[in-house]
Amino acid sequence: MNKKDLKLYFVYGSDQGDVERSLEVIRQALEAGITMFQLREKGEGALQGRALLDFARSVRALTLEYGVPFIVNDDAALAMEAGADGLHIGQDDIPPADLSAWFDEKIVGLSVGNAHELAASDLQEVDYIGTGPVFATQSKDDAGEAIGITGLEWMRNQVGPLPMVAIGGITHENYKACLDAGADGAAVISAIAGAEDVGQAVRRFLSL
Ligand SMILES: Cc1ncc(COP(=O)(O)OP(=O)(O)O)c(N)n1
Ligand SMILES: Cc1ncsc1CCOP(=O)(O)O
Ligand SMILES: [Mg+2]
Repeated sequence: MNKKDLKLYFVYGSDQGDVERSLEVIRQALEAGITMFQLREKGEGALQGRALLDFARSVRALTLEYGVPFIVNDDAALAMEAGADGLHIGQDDIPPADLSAWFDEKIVGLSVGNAHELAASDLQEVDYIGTGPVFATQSKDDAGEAIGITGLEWMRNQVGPLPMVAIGGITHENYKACLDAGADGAAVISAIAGAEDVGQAVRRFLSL
């Protein structure tokens, strides 16, 4: 993968199952220039089964239209069925080494937030790491303690040139500090999805 793809990585789901609204949000974010997209279908109202696959395929079509890599969170089978460009997994998800051969040519991202998780991770198997939560977040109940900018800097020193994206509480105010700390970009949910004008929120990140 190209580490430039991590510059502004939008992470989003179907927003309480409202597929039409969600596709519109994703289109606006793509139009404004997000560099990577992750489908993260979690929480109340999450789509299941056929409805989830249809949604993922619609997202696949949209991301192809804009030439932006499409990553599925957690669900390897969904990533394959939707023809995604890759999969993001956490420490409690399927281990990267257990993924099927289909993923050999795909992008595999792993959450690595601290020294303990780093020690437990085989980084040979992954294309990038998602590091955080850098700051407090409302978007993940079990995100754990924020590592701050110093935690991000520490991780950069540990992993050398491996592509690394900052995640958790990233806003327009702290995005630049994450880049300065060595992140190749930021993965963002609420500062984009919760914005009144999604396109403007994306463009503002990209101007920083
Ligand atoms: C880019 C990126 N980084 C980290 C995560 C978090 O993954 P995980 O720890 O598995 O938690 P869930 O997102 O599955 O709740 C991510 N999704 N994306
Ligand atoms: C999925 C995830 N993993 C660590 S923090 C987080 C949530 C990030 O969301 P937000 O950008 O709204 O803080
Ligand atoms: Mg996960």
